[in-house]
Amino acid sequence: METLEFQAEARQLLQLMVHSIYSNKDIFLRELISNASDALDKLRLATLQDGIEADASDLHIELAADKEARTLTVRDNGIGMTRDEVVELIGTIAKSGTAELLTKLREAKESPELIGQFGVGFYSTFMVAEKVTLVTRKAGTEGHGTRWESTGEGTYSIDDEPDAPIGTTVTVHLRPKDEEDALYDYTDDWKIREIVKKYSDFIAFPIRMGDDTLNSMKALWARPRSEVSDEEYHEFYRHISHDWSEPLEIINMKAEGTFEYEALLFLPSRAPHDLFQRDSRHGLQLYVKRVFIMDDSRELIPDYLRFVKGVVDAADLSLNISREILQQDRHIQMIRRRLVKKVLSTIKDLLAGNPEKYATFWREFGRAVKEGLLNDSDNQKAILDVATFSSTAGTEPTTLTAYVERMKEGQDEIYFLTGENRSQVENSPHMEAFQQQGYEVLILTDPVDEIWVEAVPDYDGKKLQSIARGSVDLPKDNEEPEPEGDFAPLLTFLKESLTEQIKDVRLSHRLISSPACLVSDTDDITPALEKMYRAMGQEGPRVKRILELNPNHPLVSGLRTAYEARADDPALPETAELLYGTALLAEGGDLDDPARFAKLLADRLAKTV
Ligand SMILES: Nc1ncnc2c1ncn2[C@@H]1O[C@H](COP(=O)(O)OP(=O)(O)OP(=O)(O)O)[C@@H](O)[C@H]1O
Repeated sequence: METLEFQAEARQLLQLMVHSIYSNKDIFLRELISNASDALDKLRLATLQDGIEADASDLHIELAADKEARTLTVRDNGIGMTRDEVVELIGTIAKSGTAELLTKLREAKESPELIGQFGVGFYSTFMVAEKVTLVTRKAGTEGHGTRWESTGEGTYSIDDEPDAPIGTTVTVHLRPKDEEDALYDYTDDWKIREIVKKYSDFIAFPIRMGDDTLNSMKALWARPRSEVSDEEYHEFYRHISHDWSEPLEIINMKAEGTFEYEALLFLPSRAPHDLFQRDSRHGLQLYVKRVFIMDDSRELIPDYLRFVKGVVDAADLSLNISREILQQDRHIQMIRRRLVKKVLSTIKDLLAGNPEKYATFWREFGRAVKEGLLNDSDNQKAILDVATFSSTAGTEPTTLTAYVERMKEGQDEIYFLTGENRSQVENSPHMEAFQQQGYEVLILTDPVDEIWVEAVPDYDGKKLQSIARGSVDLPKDNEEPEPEGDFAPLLTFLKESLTEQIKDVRLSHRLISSPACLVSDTDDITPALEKMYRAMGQEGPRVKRILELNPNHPLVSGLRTAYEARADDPALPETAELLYGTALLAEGGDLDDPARFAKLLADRLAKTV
């Protein structure tokens, strides 16, 4: 026998379980049944696909309570685990982001939503157990099985078990019952039935106790929606998503005819912590005629809808279908197209009929959905239809349709400005003339916004136009632009003086109160995008922008006079630098050499006091 230590993170999680931070302890049984069900799915699949020799004729889960010994046993004749697997799967927590979540959990104390994100799974038994024994033997292997035992206090023992049958038996040595602490008598027949009925009724394998089968085994997606309670849907959602919170929306689909399938999809109400991590688990469960085929099937749903959970049960696929074949399968591609359309139309319905739910959805997942604008050109319009954006028109986000309706007479472009946050964008000098003349500007502050705006030319025939790019001609701008002539020498001087920083200098139509701003040339990439590329390791040439001047600002007109009077004054290039730096700061940009800027400014201020 060997005694081993739990990995540090596992130990912390166990601590939380032993000291029972969660009030609903009944769920430990659900977790054990869920694991058993997964193990049965895996065994069936192994015999189908890998030709593993094992008896899959009576796959089931058995519950047995012993009142004398105060134990509850959950046994499955599923795939089982090797000794190494036990050490790896039960002794550690492999999931990414766990450490971070644990910290949050400890800070938040009682927070079922956070625990739900974990999938605490097997460890939840320690909420009710003094000791847990797990005996397992892997299907298709020779030799003995493995016996694992722990009180959940830092270490576990592991040993060979010669007589273990194929599958896994978990024996929970129960703590004394303490109903005040919601610790019930889990050897009680009635209590066990209640928990199974409540949480595990849809499990596809029989859950037996003595001669009785406790669950109905009805595949939820195959039942008419009117016959399924919300509670049942929610349990099923928990089973497949490991998310504790209730789903935001449930989507049923059924296609009949040449290619039949049923789907049950869920829009979660909260983004998982790893929504933007590359290695996050996602995809739908694939069944073929009620037989579980695989988890996390990414072929069924595009990445930008990776938060969608659910099941697809296709009638006409081979049970042997592999991931490689899935990728090319025409039927799968067709299902995927339909699922995408259905999800987008569901979001559209929320937008129209349930603004509150929509707002939750968009807050949690909008950033992911917008990725679709880049790589799902077929649905670009549909995505734009359901997207909402912050805008200068008010505090509530707006759809593009509503924006277009509000467009002023003569306006034929949709104006937007990207940036890091609302106040930075709102206060950017680029906004001035638009604000003053009452043109609405969309405020785009998600990183993905910088990218998709490059890929989407227009909406409803209206061009999407960054107000920090190219030259602007505001429609009602009938004021004569300042005659460039008077400023020409100054513009030439500034262009030469700031040649390292900018590609051109011109007079501006967009400034009211600021002296200057920086704009990108029509076909150049924006600084934010340039920064992103660099962060991804793609070094490119520095893209210079255009400095636009407000001819009505005293600094600019004063500079003109000064330049006319004393073109050789060494203070002039410094003023030029300060002017450029100020424009950069005003839009929230980063100075190349902040120390130099600060010194120039301080010297200049010193002369004024
Ligand atoms: N009855 C079982 N038979 C075979 N393997 C099991 C069994 N129970 C657990 N395991 C293995 O141990 C792993 C860890 O189980 P645990 O319940 O802690 O997490 P999980 O099931 O992966 O995640 P979640 O709890 O979120 O479903 C499982 O993924 C599975 O590989």
